[in-house]
Amino acid sequence: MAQKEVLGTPPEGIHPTYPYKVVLLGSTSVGKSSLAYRYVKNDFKESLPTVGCSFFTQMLNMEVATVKLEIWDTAGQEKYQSVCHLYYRGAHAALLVYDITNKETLNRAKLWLRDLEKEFLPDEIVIALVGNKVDLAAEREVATEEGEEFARTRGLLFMETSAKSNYQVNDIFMAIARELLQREQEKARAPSPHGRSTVTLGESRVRTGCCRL
Ligand SMILES: Nc1nc2c(ncn2[C@@H]2O[C@H](COP(=O)(O)OP(=O)(O)OP(=O)(O)O)[C@@H](O)[C@H]2O)c(=O)[nH]1
Repeated sequence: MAQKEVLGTPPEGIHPTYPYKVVLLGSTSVGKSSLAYRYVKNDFKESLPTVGCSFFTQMLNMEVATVKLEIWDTAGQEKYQSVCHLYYRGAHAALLVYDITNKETLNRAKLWLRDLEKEFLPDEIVIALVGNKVDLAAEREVATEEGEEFARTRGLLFMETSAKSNYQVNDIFMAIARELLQREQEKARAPSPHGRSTVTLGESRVRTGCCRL
């Protein structure tokens, strides 16, 4: 899992650990739990129903630091959403997951993005759009280019994945970890409250949600 990073060399003997809260958001059955399970346990189960929220931890030994990803998996069912919006408070990164065989789930991911944009300023959170179930190519309803283009216009990381066939699952979490570390380094170099961000969520916004955890 560990990969060499080229983010600069920390002072000798210092290898900090950065804990980051990562939330999985998306409609029911898009494969949020399966992605977390594949990533953390390197396994796939046909049935992993989520009731409320669950939680996984994964450590990543990068060259300049250890990254501890605390992965929060929220149930996509509408009935849980009034509760689960609490779970993305204080998040450092979010995976907006849709199912490439179900166009409606991409529309729903766009609504989650709108919620995140109300809750976070652009440089406060790393957001990745994730099109899951690419192993079901024959049933595809969302073209790769459509997800890619939406992500590009909104400044999101983008990847298509398959939890089932283990396609790009490590890669998307690694891309998030790298982006989080890079921002950490940028903050250290330029300690302005809103330093340069490589992810742009749109125009500058005032956070309208209530207090953060
Ligand atoms: N073919 C295929 N099926 C998948 C993939 N990922 C998940 N599934 C299946 O899709 C269904 C839903 O997966 P879950 O991981 O439970 O989805 P979820 O988004 O966590 O669902 P909720 O907990 O209801 O929000 C299950 O039957 C999984 O086996 C994938 O990459 N490919």
